[in-house]
Amino acid sequence: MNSQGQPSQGQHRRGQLDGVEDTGLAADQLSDQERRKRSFGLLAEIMRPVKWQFSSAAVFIVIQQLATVVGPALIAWAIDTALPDLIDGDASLAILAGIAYLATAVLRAITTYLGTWLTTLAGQKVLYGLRRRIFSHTQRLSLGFHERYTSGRVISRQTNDTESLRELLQTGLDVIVGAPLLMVFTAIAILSMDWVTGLLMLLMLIPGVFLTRWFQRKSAEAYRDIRTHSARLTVDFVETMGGIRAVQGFRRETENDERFAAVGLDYKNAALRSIRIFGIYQPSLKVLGNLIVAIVLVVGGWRVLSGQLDVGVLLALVLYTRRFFQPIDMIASFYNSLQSAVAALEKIASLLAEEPTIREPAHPVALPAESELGGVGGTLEFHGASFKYSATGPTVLHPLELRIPGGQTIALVGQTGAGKSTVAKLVARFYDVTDGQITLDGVDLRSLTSQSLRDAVVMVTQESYLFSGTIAENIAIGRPNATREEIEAAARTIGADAFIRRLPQGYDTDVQTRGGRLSAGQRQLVSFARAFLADPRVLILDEATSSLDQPSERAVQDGLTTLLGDRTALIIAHRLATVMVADRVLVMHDGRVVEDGTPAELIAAGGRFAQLHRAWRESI
Ligand SMILES: Nc1ncnc2c1ncn2[C@@H]1O[C@H](COP(=O)(O)OP(=O)(O)OP(=O)(O)O)[C@@H](O)[C@H]1O
Repeated sequence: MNSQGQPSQGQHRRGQLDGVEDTGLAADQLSDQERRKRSFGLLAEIMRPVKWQFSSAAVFIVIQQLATVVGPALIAWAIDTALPDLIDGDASLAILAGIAYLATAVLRAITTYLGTWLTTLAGQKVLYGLRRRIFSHTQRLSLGFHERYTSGRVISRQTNDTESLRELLQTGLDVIVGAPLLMVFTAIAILSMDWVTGLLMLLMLIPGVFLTRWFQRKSAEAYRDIRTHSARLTVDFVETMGGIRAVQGFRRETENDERFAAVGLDYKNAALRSIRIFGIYQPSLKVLGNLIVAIVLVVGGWRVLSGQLDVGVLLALVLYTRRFFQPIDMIASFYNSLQSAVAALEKIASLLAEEPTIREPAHPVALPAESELGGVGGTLEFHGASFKYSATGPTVLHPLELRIPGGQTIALVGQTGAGKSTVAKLVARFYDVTDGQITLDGVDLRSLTSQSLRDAVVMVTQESYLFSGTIAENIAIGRPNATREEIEAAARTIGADAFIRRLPQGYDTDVQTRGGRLSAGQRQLVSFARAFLADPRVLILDEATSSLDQPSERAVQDGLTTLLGDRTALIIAHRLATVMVADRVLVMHDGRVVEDGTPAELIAAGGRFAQLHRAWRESI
């Protein structure tokens, strides 16, 4: 949950139920009924492209069950009709019975194969589409979403939840269509052969129903616990490993081990509980099934002796009775898979219902060409721009009036929490201002397409993130259609070329391999080259706080000066050297710009910046 948003009552309740699902998503404000409706809407939508495969599979399943039910009836006929003929020397009916029995077995095999193959094919197709949709939707969601919804949860959606759906899609049709049909066909067969046995069996169904209801209730609770604890395991694991530096840096391994052991134990206990419930249910159902077989055998045997029933029919009845109870077991176990699939579907649907808060403009406006602006683009203007992270949260940026002419280098300074990163995120449009507006070369940022905004404004973050791939590919992210010469030229200009060439495969070194592991300074230079290649009008730079050794520091500083060139730059500055190359310093305090001027002016004025400057100088 967003640190500042207050969860609603409903969210609190659900959060406790699902353990880790208190996501604070806008979509979570719905009632249970609305959420269920939305989930089934999603199910219908993802099934639409494969409805023919599923319908054909259903037809095959119906044929398969019919062929299954015919088996015992054929045996009864063979014993009661064909066998006496055979004893009399006429084998034709016995042969016919054999062929018919074989034919139904083959038909069963073929329809089982086709049904399974079609459902698997359709299920995998649906999952493939859904996985892609979750991925592409999640990466398009605005930064605000990602700051709330942890990566562990996103991974859970992609793994645990799609896996639950796989079970539903792959076995669902068999159980939902196949199992009840088999029961109905079997009941019809029994009743039409001998209504006394049919009645007995239906009577025995009553304790079976009670037993199954008990099992469903108990196992639903156990399964919900299993799901909650398994999601907790994933979230705990992902977050610990994601923050491994902090974990090791602060020696939190033992505490984490203990916490993980506790979460793991909860999971283990929940799993044991569910197995115990199943361990009671399944044998009890078997006993019940066998009891009815025994009763049918005794009652039927007595009726055979009294001439009311043929032997073959009795055998068929015993076979049918045995078979009648099998699907109940299957339906009951499936109920759990269905429950997890429905929960998974709800979570996926709620993620997919989340809309990016940063929307594409309905009527995009193009940025004026730099030539029209006298050659210098990148003028930023704040008109009463203010900002809150959430409707109920505090104002993080108070209405700001500011003009940054194109080409100016601005250093943003101020104590922690003053709002520097927030200003940077607003200019990069990771968030929209709550009030007022920010314009770039006279155009409101909200009127620019995301493509033209990303072309014009580039943010280089502290961690200088490198993606898996080669160094050249990493630089080319700045401009995907850049030629190799342009990539190398950008690295040369920034001063990264020399160290890149010393790497085992030069520009083609994979940054993930041992030889390609880069130092903090080198990573920064690569990200500078990437930004240089992108050649934006406005550059936003969150300067790394970790200090580098002297030669690297110098190389990074030189690279930075080149990168800045004469483009507009907004630097969240942590180093005195950087601040001193800025044309202008903005000092922020509690969400307001409290000082604004050249470094020299501000030092002379003797305010906050002068103090900061003195402290910096003393620390060198
Ligand atoms: N995603 C967020 N949700 C809610 N509040 C936030 C969020 N990010 C920042 N804040 C709050 O906004 C205020 C300004 O934060 P900001 O990150 O802009 O400060 P900063 O000046 O960049 O600090 P630092 O130098 O420590 O990075 C702080 O009070 C912070 O708690």
